[in-house]
Amino acid sequence: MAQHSVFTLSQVAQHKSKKDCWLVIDGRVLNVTKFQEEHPGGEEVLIEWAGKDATQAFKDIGHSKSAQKLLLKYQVGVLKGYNFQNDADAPIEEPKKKDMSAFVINDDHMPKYAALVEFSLPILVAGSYLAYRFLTAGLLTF
Ligand code: HEM
Repeated sequence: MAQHSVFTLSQVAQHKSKKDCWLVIDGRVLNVTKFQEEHPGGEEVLIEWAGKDATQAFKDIGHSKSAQKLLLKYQVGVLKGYNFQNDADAPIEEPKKKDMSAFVINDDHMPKYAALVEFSLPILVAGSYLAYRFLTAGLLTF
């Protein structure tokens, strides 16, 4: 799990200008200074919420899933004392182990020896053919 700095709300409140704009959403401390101009909802709303907990405002808009994922890109830390209630809310940037296991299970359907057979079968066939040609050529000569 990625390590994050822990900030209090009063520390976040020190970053409330256009040139240094932080806010909190779902316990994540976000530095949105560089995102202001890109924000489809305009920079004004971000400045309005700068230095504050904008969770409710963010949710009220009904931001899309991709907007929610975008939050991770701007995360610089977590809010002190915030209780991440479930895994989905936890500040994790890498895929969860549970998600990964789905891929591992799919791999397990193919036994390891099957991969070896799959690899060596063409070599065996080619080798047998060459041996056959070699032996039959020898027989024809004599
Ligand atoms: C880092 C924080 C934020 C990110 C990454 C973000 C991202 C986005 C994105 C991607 C959209 C386009 C629509 C969508 O995909 O949902 C959007 C629209 C919008 N956002 Fe944000 N947003 C953030 C914070 C906020 C905050 C704090 C407010 C405050 C109210 C806000 C207000 C809006 C509004 C008004 C729209 C336009 C909605 C519309 O046109 O229907 N956003 N935002």
